[in-house]
Parts: sequence; C-alpha cells; structure tokens
Amino acid sequence: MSKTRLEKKTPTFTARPLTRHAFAPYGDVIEAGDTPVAINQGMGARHLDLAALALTREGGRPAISLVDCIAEPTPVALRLMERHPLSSQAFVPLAGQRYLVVVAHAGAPPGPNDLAVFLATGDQGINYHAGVWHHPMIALDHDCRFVEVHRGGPGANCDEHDLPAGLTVAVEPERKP
Ligand SMILES: NC(=O)N[C@@H](O)C(=O)O
Ligand code: NI
Repeated sequence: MSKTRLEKKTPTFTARPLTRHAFAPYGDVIEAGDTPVAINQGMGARHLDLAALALTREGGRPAISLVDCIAEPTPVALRLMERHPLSSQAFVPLAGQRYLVVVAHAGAPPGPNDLAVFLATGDQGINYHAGVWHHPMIALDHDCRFVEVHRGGPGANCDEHDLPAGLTVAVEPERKP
C-alpha cells in the first residue's frame, strides 16, 4: 500500500495589528495616547511615561543609538530569535515606516508555535522587556532608521536561538495614501 507522503508544512504566519493589550506580555507599545499633558505654555503636549525601561542592571547604563535597517523582501523569512537577559530594548521608527515584530515569552528558547507576529504602524514604537525573545528588527517596504533605547555597558546581554528554516510571514503590500 503506497504511503501518502505527509507534506511537512512549515507555517506561514500572518501578522496581527500591534496593540498595547496584545503586546503586554512581551513589552510596551510606545504610541500617542488620548490624554497628553499640556506643556510649553500650551504650545506642546507630552504623552507621558510610555515604557518600562530596565537599563542599569549589572553595571549597565542607558544608551540611545540610531539603527539603520534594510527592507526585507516578502514574504519575510524568519531567521532567529534573540533576547537581552539584562535589559529592555526599545525601537521607535523615525520616518513613519511600518515594520514587523516577532516575539515569544521570556524563558525557554521558542519554537514556531511559540511565536507571536505583529505588524506595527509607523506611529508605534516598541519596548521589549528584559528576557523577552524577539526577532531582530524587520523593516518593510523601504530601508529606514529607528531610534534605539538600550543598555550600554559590560556583560553578555544577547542570547541567540536559531529558528527552523522555512518559517515565513506573509505581508500585504503597503497601502498608499
Ligand atoms: N542585535 C542587535 O543589535 N539588535 C537586536 O538586538 C534587535 O533587537 O534588533
Ligand atoms: Ni534585540
């Protein structure tokens, strides 16, 4: 009797919209809220205190960098997950570009079924909490730049975990205004 060869399907993920609530187990979403505080004699407003930063453990210090990212071809081929056990890490897009965020809970190295995939708008930044697994930044549509708020200083603060080959994320084309 011929055996039907079971096709070994590697999952193609689809991203869901990034929201504070959905991302809460992994970190913070840095975006304008509904109740900014007026500043500068009414000529400005502050959306206050949007992310829980942890940057000073074990001799660490806060650092701000600019990160240039090359737009990934779609469907996006996922490569690896990494985590920063000593600190949080935040990224804020500088030119309003959308991007993908792939995360998994802190703890044991993640498998494909542990991944959560989000599509961030250009008005949203993210702050991974310490130890949360995440894919390195995934820029979409065009090369772009992010502000990064992260931990400078001594110590090994980046664990990597390769993902199985063949995991992809389908991305709808960017809607032109
Ligand atoms: N590796 C590195 O500098 N960047 C990553 O940590 C990242 O999250 O993109
Ligand atoms: Ni990182």
